[in-house]
Amino acid sequence: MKSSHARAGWWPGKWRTALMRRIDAWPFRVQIGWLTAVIAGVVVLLALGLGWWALSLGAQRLLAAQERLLRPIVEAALLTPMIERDQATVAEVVRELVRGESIDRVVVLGHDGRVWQEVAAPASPPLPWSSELRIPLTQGSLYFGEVRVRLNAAALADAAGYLVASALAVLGIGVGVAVWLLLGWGRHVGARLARLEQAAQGLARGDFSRRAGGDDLGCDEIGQLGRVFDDMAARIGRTVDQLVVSESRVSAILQSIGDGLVATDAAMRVTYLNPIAQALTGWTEAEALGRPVSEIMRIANALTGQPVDLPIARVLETGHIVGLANHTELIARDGTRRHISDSAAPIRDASGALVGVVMVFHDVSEAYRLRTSLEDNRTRLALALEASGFGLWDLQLTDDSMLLDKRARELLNVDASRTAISRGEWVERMHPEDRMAAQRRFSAHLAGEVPTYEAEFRVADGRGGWRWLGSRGRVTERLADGSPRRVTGTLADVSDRKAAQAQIQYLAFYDVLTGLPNRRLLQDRLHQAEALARRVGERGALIFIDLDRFKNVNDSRGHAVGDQLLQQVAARLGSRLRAADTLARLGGDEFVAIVTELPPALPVAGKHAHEVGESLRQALHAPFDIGGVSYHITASVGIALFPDGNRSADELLSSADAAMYAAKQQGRDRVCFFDPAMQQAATERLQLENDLHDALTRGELELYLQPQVDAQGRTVAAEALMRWRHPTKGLVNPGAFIPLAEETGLIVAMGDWMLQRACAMLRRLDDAGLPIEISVNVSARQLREADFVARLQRILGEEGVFASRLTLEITESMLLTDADQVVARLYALHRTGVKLSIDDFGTGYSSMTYLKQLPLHEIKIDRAFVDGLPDDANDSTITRAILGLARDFGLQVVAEGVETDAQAERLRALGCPRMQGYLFGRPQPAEHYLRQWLGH
Ligand SMILES: Nc1nc2c(ncn2[C@@H]2O[C@H](COP(=O)(O)O[C@H]3[C@@H](O)[C@H](n4cnc5c(=O)[nH]c(N)nc54)O[C@@H]3COP(=O)(O)O)[C@@H](O)[C@H]2O)c(=O)[nH]1
Repeated sequence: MKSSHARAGWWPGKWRTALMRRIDAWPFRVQIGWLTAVIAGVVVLLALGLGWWALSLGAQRLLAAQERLLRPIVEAALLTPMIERDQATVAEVVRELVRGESIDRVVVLGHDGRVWQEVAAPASPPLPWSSELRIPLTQGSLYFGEVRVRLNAAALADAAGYLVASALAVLGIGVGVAVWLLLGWGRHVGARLARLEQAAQGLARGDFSRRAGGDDLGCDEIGQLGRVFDDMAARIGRTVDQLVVSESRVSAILQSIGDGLVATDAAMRVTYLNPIAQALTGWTEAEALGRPVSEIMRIANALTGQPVDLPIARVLETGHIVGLANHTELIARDGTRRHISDSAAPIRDASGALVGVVMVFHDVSEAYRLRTSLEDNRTRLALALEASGFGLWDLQLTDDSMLLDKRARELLNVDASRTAISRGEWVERMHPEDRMAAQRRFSAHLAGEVPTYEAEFRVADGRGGWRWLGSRGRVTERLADGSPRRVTGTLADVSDRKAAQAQIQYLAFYDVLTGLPNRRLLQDRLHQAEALARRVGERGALIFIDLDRFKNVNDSRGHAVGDQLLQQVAARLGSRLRAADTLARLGGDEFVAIVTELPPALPVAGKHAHEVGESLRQALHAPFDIGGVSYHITASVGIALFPDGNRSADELLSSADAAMYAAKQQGRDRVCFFDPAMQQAATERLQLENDLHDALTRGELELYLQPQVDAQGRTVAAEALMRWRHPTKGLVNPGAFIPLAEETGLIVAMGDWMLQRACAMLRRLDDAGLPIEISVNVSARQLREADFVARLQRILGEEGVFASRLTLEITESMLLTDADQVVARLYALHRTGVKLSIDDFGTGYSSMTYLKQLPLHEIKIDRAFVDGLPDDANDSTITRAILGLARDFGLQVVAEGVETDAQAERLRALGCPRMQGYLFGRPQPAEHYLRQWLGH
């Protein structure tokens, strides 16, 4: 401002003095008046000065002209008198000279310097312009004296006087007119300037409607200034209006924005605090205004809790925008801490000078919490990723570069110093056999056909082998047109899983014991072989091999021996087949061979198939050596040829099975071909199995009893026997379904049913006062049930029956498998109070041993020994021996299968205390005997 004022003043720079400044302060009219007076004075003085100078110059020239004129005259007039020393003439001449107006005085000096004559003009006033003319009077070299004449310019002075007087008169009139004009102009200018000033003052006071009235101020500079001023005022008015609108808008924004806003001046004192800032700091704007901002905005590092400086000081220092550091907390007036984020920016005036700082911030506590939690999660994820052994890859499709993390580099066997490989190298590293599939899956994902890229492939493990890697990925970035730009994914070593899968697959399709294909694989191969034979017009044979009495080996020698036998059998059978044929183990002692490429003619194909079947059968004839013990085994072989009409693979298998069954029925160790009758029988067996599943739930099982009598023929006990009243077949004997029930496990539920019904019958007998005991057959499968004893006790308890009234019949063969477990279970049963009976005694292997070891109550002499009585001496001897043995061990004895009086008589004679057989009563429905015993 100072400089602009200086430029506008009259007295620039150093010449400006206090007086000048004072003059500057005078009103324009006064300045004009003074200016006019000074100019007029200067003009008059200059005019006078010039006139005086002109007169002086004229006077000098006049005097010089007089001297030139006078000198010869004086010489001529006075030289002679002087030579003649004629003083009178000299005096006369001198007087004549003085008589002239322009000579004030004449002095004549003799040659000795004495004054001869001196005459002065009377009372002549000294004039400003005069000169003394000295004229020597000489003739040749002779000096006669000197004349001194004092000249003046009186004539000129008079003329000059008139001239000055008239000039002054003209000048005075001119100056007066000029002063009058100047003052008038000054008033005119002053009035217009006053209007300008008033308008400017109005403007300064904020009256933006004030105008100088430029059009009325004329066309000169003041008029132009007025118009410029009016334009400017109008523009300022508009600008101010806009500013007001803008300010109110800004104010509204600042009041309503979600961010806190603090403004300070250059001294870092608060000049503004918006409502959010008030809420966040706890200060009202009125309280905060003028205070140091550091008092209002206290911030600290969230991690250390230590106070930190506001960025405002740095903004003032640098003039740049400064962001808040991360982890910044705002400490409100009441001590509440909130995470804030944002920045401080400089405020500048129109000239660009820094006049303050505005700091905008917002509460990011929630975002901070989320970010912290996100970082935690990311850390956890990284840890989990590390723990999981997953590697990460990130593929930029724009340049096909693939970033790899440390684990991914390890898995791909990439040098640790490299962080990225190309996509081509990634593919190159895959096993050649896996590349195409992996690439296809990748392309499918990029094309959007599958949501995720998933592939498994092998890569070199760096030790000469291959490791299986599983990779999953997904497009994580797309270009504007939606095409994939980036794919991110994981890598994992799935070698173990692959090995496990291979193992599972092996287990799924191969028999673990023999290494042969299992039923599933057999079916698949059979399906293929059948289809192929059909296509090429050949025949094939399905050969079913079932070992005869293998169960006996298993039961008598244990599973370990049985397993070894099966392995050797598998090896022998395999050795008799071609590589193109398949040998499978269905389970247990069942093997199946698929023989292919047989001639199309049925008889010829049959002959070939029979030869193979025979070869297989005979392969087993040589004894097997297991642990130094020789074992002999035979096999029943069934053959079905294919293709056979539309018979499926399953049907072919059941055909071969039926043929094998026929071989069994024909005496075992033989080869049989399938025929439809066999198939019928096999189908029926299958149907029976299905029906048996429903027998219990449909209430088709029935309790039959067969009495046991003492030596006097009195019924003392009865054997409970199961019957199945089949809906279409009628009554089915146990021999037809018990083995099936044992195979399928249904015997467990059926056995429980039998025990429950037998106990219920005992209850009724008790209620009727009939002391008849009941024995129930228990199968090996039932006995192996871990909770069998508990279940039996529960049934006894539910029916309220004394355990001692119940006898459980077990077979010798049960004792040969899992003997320890069975013995323990029998003791547990014994402890419940039930009695234990050995069925079919004498047909087993180690009768003597268990008679000593087991808590037995009774033995039943097998029907096979009773059959031959009374004539067969061996049977008599055996029966007598068994009876003697039982007596020695204190065991009850029941002879079963007694059909004739002779048998009964003989048994009585041998001392058999109890008998059972058709002679005393066939198995009948329990109700039949109950009625009989009750005498109804
Ligand atoms: N686990 C279970 N097994 C049971 C159950 N019910 C029966 N069975 C088993 O079935 C086998 C056959 O029983 P069944 O056809 O009832 O034959 C019994 C009698 O009918 C038959 N018998 C009896 N007396 C004579 C006779 O004078 N001559 C002759 N030919 N047969 C006769 O013997 C069978 C009873 O024998 P046993 O059990 O050895 O005392 C049967 O052997 C049981 O194994 C059951 O509920 N559970």
